[in-house]
Amino acid sequence: MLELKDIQYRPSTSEEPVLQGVDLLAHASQPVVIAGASGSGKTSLLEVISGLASAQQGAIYWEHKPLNQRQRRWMCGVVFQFPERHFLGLTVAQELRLGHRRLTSVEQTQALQKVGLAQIDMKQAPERLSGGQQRRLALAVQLLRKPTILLLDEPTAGLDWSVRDEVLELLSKLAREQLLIVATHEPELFVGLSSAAYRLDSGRLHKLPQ
Ligand SMILES: Nc1ncnc2c1ncn2[C@@H]1O[C@H](COP(=O)(O)OP(=O)(O)OP(=O)(O)O)[C@@H](O)[C@H]1O
Repeated sequence: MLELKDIQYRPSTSEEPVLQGVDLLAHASQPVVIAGASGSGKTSLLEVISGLASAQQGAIYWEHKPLNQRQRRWMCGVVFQFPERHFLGLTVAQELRLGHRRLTSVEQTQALQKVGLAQIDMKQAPERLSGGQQRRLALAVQLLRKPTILLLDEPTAGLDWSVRDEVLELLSKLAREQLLIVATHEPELFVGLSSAAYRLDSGRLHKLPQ
């Protein structure tokens, strides 16, 4: 169980806090969807949860034990918005090996299997994959870290409807293995996936009735 208590976060370059009094409760295997308009603080919240940013106030717990920033970095995998824009590998295999130099070909295949990409040619450039396949590859890269919590920022942004369905189906499957937290400005797409829904308004998080 992940618990956020009274989180306040103000980036050093901001005069105002971008998250205020944020409380959140998320149970493993019960995906959470955080809805919010552009600028409401969704990305900032994912950064704080994953330890990429440090809150000035409040505490974060896993199974009732407080987590520091370093522990959160280890526990979390994050797929940011438009992850395909940040692929560095020249091939799919290279992309998978970027942070995992000793990755065996069996492990590579297993990672791709988890996201339904077992059939693709690992020697091809990531940019040559379809939009849905690129999102799957970005997920595979994070899954290699075996995250306890997988955070996704706008996972369906910029995808057409058929590819969205493909990604949503994959997320439902992944939600069985780790806690999934999705930030989105189109929450209606995730109604079938979410067990708990929140809305962020100007840095304040509200739990929505399910
Ligand atoms: N490092 C920073 N310095 C100053 N202001 C920031 C910083 N990071 C975020 N903000 C501000 O905090 C607010 C929330 O930003 P954030 O990116 O978290 O929102 P968001 O809901 O993810 O928006 P979007 O969907 O457009 O990405 C915005 O007003 C943004 O300008």
